[in-house]
Amino acid sequence: MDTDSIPDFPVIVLFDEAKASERGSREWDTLSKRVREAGENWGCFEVVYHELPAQLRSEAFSALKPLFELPPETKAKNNNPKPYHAYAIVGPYEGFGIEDASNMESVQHFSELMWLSRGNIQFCQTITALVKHVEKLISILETMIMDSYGLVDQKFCECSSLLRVMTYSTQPTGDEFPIQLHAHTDKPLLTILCEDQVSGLEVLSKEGTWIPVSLSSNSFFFLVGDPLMAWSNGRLHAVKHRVVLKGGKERLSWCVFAVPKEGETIKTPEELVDEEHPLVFKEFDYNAFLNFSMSKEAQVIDSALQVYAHAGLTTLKY
Ligand SMILES: O=C(O)CCC(=O)C(=O)O
Ligand SMILES: [Fe+2]
Repeated sequence: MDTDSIPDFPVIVLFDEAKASERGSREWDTLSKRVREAGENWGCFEVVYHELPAQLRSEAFSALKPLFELPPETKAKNNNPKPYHAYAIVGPYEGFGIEDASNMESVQHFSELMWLSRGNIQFCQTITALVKHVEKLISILETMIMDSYGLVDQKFCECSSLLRVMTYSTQPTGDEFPIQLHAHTDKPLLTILCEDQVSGLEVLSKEGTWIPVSLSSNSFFFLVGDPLMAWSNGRLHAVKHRVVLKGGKERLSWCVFAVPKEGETIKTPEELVDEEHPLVFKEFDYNAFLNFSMSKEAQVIDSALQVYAHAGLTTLKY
């Protein structure tokens, strides 16, 4: 396919003008509609967000990089029984998980495991500041989605922020570009992703084309996860994505995942159910779904279909 015919995923700028940040203004409503349409048509978009200072963004990458230099036995201390929360090294992929990453105590606990009792106060301050900004961004996007569906002052569910930081190291050999992270849909509610200059993320369009993503120095990437798709009664699209490195350079990226808290259930609001949109999913406990997605039974099901297998009311899509 020639590059001219590759469709572009949406880019949404928050906020170009002050009026757009005023909830209820015409500009806010226009942006909210764009957020919702991007979520429905693509399940992802690039979001330009100047409120998160460029300096903090680069300080965070500088603070996260040294983690990968630590001895293997230290890295292994980032242990956590919850899926996606622990250190993992699988082929070219290496990643750490920091749970509740806007909370100083939680990040301090992580830093004391990595740097012993000295901890690393600079690291803790940078990471919590970063994740607080990302939580603000998530909250704006959540409010916009709610407003555009007419669900004023509702929330998806109570979430905490899991920060995962990742590197991918395989180099291409000849014309072969090995897949570094296999195609999947995200199991948390939603994801904000950021990369340190080296691109490699690809998203699957509804037409079945893999589209490369390349972020600017003040943009982030929003991805709809399976539970958010289920909450929206299938309106928002849980987009498949993968990582393929083509430039021969190591990639460093982080994701802030909004993870529903223990005991939270995913329930479609009745306003999103009508004759044209019959209910697709029963209400389900988030952790039960997460555990299912890690089970042997789920491993043989395509990632995007696991939520249908777990909570779908019809087998139509599954
Ligand atoms: O590193 C990336 O760009 C993608 C990471 C990702 O998709 C994930 O951790 O779920
Ligand atoms: Fe992902």
